[in-house]
Amino acid sequence: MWRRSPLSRFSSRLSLSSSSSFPNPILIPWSRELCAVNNFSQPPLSPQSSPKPAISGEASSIIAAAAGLGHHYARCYWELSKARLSYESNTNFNDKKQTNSTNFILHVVATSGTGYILGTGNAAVNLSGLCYTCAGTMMIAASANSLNQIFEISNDAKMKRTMRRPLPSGRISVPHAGAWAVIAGASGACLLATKTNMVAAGLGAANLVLYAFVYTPLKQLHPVNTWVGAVVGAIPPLLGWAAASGQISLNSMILPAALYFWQIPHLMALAHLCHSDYASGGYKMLSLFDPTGKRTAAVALRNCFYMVPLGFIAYDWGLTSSWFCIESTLLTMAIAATAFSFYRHGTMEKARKMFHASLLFLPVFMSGLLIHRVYDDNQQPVLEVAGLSNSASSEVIQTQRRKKRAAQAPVAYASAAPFPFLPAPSFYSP
Ligand SMILES: CC(C)=CCC/C(C)=C/CC/C(C)=C/COP(=O)(O)OP(=O)(O)O
Repeated sequence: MWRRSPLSRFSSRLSLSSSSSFPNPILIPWSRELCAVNNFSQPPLSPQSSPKPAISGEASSIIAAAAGLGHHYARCYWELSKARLSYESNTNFNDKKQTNSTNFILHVVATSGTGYILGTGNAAVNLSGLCYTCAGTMMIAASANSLNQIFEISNDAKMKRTMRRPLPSGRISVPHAGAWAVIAGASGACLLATKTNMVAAGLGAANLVLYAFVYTPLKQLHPVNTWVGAVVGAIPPLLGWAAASGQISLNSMILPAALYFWQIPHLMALAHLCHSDYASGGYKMLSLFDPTGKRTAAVALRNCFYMVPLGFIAYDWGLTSSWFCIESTLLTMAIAATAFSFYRHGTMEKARKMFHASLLFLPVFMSGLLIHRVYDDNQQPVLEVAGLSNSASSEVIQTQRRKKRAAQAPVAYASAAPFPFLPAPSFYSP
């Protein structure tokens, strides 16, 4: 078996098809990469197909081969971008393997889009701005993920979860993957710089560097990598906010903070479920130094609790209505319960439950933020006349809330004390 590029195979197929109507695919030198192309373009080569005039047979071969090539590389780019993040682990039942996956890049884009909408403040969401932000984030994240896979070929080849990725399986060459990463990253950064602003583009570029050049090597050096990875995952909503408002304010930190804390139980569960795989890959995850899972679960549980105040902060800082406090508190208590159960029992089953809870947590949390975000149509003209920016609007709401609360009798706080997420009752009429 020797390796040739799909393009050379493409040309060899052309020469074969011009000499014979039914080239025998076995004569073509295959590599794994080429097999993928051939599988896709097999039908036109089948000896069962009816004989056609030479010229049309040639044309259909060219089209089929080009389509096969396009499909093959589109799939490689898709996988290099980590469009799907999957883990495989033993279930407790009959030692069967179970594969779970999540649409990773869509998750990154969703967090950035949510950040954009929140950063829009009181103004109507600029749909083209939102699309540019999502597209730019997606391209930079695709580039970061491709670079991560280029740097981890030998590690990925040793792990069941990752050995079928395009680089370790030999479906794409390193220079080709590198070119894809450079083009995707540069296009994404240019898109953000030209269509949104330099703050967003700078955050995207800095995050790419943090992920590919700091987090990726750190995975093989020290368990602290998980915390650095959590920072990487927290940046996209900040990028989205900056793309919408042109700045980073304290308010813009709420969703990134949630993402940071959320990633710890998410990544801890993944590291525990795949600990033997991570060990074979040569990665230094906390779970490898914690066979009982107690420390891993404790870290996850602690970070779930850190998320509890976020709903109240979002309300207090004028980002959402008080409903979000209730939802966010219930949600964080639910994920904390799965972390506590993992802490108590330390089983794979409980770790998997925590992982699934973490998958559910984020979309529900972000939907809650969007549904209950404070959006006051009447306030907009006032803000515009006053020359205030969109992100300044939530600061105005926050100041108004503080003034209102300061005018309330102390008893109002006492009555609300057991339920800090509920707004304090008012004892005066304006
Ligand atoms: C805008 C921009 C640059 C966004 C980047 C978003 C991004 C790539 C977040 C990654 C978060 C993270 C630590 C994932 C795990 O990677 P891993 O390397 O541990 O996963 P693996 O084991 O599956 O390779």
